[in-house]
Amino acid sequence: AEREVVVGVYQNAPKITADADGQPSGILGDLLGEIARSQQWQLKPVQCDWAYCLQLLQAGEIDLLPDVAYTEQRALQLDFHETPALYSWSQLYTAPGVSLNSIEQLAGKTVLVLQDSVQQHYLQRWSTESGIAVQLSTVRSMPEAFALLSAGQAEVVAANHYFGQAQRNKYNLTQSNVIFQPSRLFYATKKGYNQDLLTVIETRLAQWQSNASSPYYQVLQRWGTNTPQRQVPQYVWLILAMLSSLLLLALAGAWWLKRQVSDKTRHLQVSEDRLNTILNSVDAHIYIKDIKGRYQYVNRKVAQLFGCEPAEAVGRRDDAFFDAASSANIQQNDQKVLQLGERLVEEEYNTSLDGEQSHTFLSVKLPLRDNRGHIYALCGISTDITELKQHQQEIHQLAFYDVLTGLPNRRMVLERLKHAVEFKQRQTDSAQGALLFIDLDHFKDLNDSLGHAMGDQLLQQVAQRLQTHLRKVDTLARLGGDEFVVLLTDLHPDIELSSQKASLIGEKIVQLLAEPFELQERPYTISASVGVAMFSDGCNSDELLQRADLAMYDAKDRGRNGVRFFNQQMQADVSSRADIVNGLRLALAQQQFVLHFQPQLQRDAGVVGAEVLIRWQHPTEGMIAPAHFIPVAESSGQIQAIGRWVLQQSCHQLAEWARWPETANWYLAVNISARQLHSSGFVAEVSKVLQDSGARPQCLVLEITESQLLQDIDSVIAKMQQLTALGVRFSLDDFGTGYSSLSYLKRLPLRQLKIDRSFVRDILTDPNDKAIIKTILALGQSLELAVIAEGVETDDQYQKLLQLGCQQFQGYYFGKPESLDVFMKNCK
Ligand SMILES: Nc1nc2c(ncn2[C@@H]2O[C@H](COP(=O)(O)O[C@H]3[C@@H](O)[C@H](n4cnc5c(=O)[nH]c(N)nc54)O[C@@H]3COP(=O)(O)O)[C@@H](O)[C@H]2O)c(=O)[nH]1
Repeated sequence: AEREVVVGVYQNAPKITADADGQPSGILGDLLGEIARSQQWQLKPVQCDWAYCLQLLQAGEIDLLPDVAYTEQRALQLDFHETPALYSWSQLYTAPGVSLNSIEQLAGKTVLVLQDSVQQHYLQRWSTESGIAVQLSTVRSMPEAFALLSAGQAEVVAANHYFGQAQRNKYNLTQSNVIFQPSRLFYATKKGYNQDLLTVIETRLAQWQSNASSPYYQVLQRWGTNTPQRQVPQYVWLILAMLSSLLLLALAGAWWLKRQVSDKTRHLQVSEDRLNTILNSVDAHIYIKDIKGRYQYVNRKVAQLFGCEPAEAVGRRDDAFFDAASSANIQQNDQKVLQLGERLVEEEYNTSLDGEQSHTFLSVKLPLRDNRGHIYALCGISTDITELKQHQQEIHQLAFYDVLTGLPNRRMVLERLKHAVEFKQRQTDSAQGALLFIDLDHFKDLNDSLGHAMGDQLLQQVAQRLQTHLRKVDTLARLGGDEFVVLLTDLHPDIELSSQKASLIGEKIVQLLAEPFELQERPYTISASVGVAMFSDGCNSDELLQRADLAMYDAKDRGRNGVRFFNQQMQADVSSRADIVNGLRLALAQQQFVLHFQPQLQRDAGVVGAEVLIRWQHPTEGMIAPAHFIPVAESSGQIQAIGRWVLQQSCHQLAEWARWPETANWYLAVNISARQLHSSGFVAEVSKVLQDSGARPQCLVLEITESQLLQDIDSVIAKMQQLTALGVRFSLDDFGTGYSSLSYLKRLPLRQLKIDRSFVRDILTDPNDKAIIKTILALGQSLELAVIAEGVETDDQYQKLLQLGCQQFQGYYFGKPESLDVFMKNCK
């Protein structure tokens, strides 16, 4: 496409003028025309006088202005090429009758100068420095100046000698001997603009001036000037002649300098080779690009990347090597460096032209400036950080994602939760958030039965199913094991509405996970418990997670396969539980436990034994009933040590009673917890306690509950059989309240069934309870088991039980659990 070049044209023949069509003419105009033809530029002339032309150039309204003498002051605002287009000087011309032999004779004279011209600036400075007052009168064009001079309006004109020569003849003026300010004339552009024009002009001038038959000399000839130095006045030649005598000296100096230059050149070559060796052996991509983005230098590493020789890359742009998006991005970065003139450090992701290779580079780019401070190129050093990025990505993946499911892991979701909670605390009216804690029910059973590989498969399927049904904005994460969480952050700001939504999502999750999965090509059904905690004031992310966890446990406690919201009671329960766990640690060591004894009676025989019931004599809370701490001791595992202590104390008491005839046959019923019963060392422990205490095994009754028999029944039966073989007896507590299965009842080596006190309580009023008691009594008879009724509080209850055939009793009616002393006293 043609390049349109807006050129300022003013009247200053023979250097610059406009032809009949308004096109630039004169030496510099024609020369520009020649260059424009060779470059396919379309010149668009703007007619202006010199001062206005200069203003238009500085304002950027014209691209190029010919015939501009280089001064340092102008170089602040304009750009010039290097090779002068013409050499010139200034001269003073006088009106007829005015004689001027030296510059000092300007004192008191009116001198016409072109506004903003080099002559004006020179004479102003000279006047100031010499202290000789000169009246400078500015004009906007040189023809105007000469017209005024010839009209007698001024005495002297200061003009460029090219123009002055022509005007002198026209107006019959005198050319003075005063010449000053040799100058070099250029085409100029606004600073920082149209550098491409200057580059072309420079190239052409340099080429043409070294060739005598070039358009340059043809133009000079056309305008009556063979060389830029022609038409020098006679005395200049004289001066030159004088100077020529110095030429010999200069030649000698030049010869010496040439030797210096050739030495330096040799050294430079050595340095350049050394530099190239270094640049080609470093592991970085090093390159220089000109302001048009063309590579001027590439080291071997860049050439390898481009798949060519270094020299082949020179002159080509990035779009020759990279795809469109990459080269556009590179160009954008390059432009920042070239326009702002600042160092830039950026990561660049570049894809090769064929799209097959992509690399990430850390690129450092800096502008290169010439000695006048103009940016002419940029230098880039790019390090390939592709592998580093991949490693970073892998590390990030490992650090923030779960390997099995690919979901965000605990760390990531906790970070997101933290940000979400903090954001909500800052923006209280923003969207509400909720955390859903999901735990698969009985997942351990799957692992135990089908193995861990199947367990992993199920977890992957769970993750996938939840992921597909949740919205993109929700974060699903795996905390570990079979625990997942869902973070909801864009719920309705209204707490009621957002809670409803969270509840719906929780229910949906429960339903989704209740649908069968496929494991080993068979359907596998599982359920999940979900706990929900809503974002609330002052609750941080850790607390929120804890709340959702508690709510999930509550869902489990309430039968699993459901959703529960956190409430404050859950928190209170947890705190109190923590207090109990801590207190129990000390209680044993500090002997804070005491045993109470509640009598058990045989019809017609009176007291035949007692149930041993533990109490916690707390130093500050007073006497604490077992219902408060036994369940906690069970879940924390502390029950094993406590149970052992109760067993030891009970056996010592039995051994003590054995010494006296009236108590020698009394037995003690000791409550055994599930953990104790299921522990592998239980049989050995009981045997050892019996042995150590010397108690008779026949006087020890171990009370177990139906619920303890649900799990691992065969192993429990084996233990009971071993202890029965020693003489120990077993009583089945709370009978009738659990899932009594007659089939296993037959297999258990039991001696006694204990009717739960809930049936005894309403025996007089509820016919169902009475029927149940009758059934239990009949069952005991047929299985040859003793039956004891507990919770007997009144004589009426006692009479009723007697009437139904019950033989053994326990309850407040006969005596409450009391300390040993009180118990013994009551029994007398
Ligand atoms: N593993 C262990 N568990 C123990 C031990 N000591 C007690 N416990 C368990 O605590 C439960 C509660 O015991 P406690 O508060 O002592 O209550 C017992 C009696 O006080 C109460 N009882 C007895 N007669 C009556 C009555 O007429 N009315 C009435 N309202 N309550 C009465 O029943 C509890 C005894 O029940 P049980 O054990 O089922 O016979 C207790 O149930 C034990 O499980 C221990 O050392 N280890």
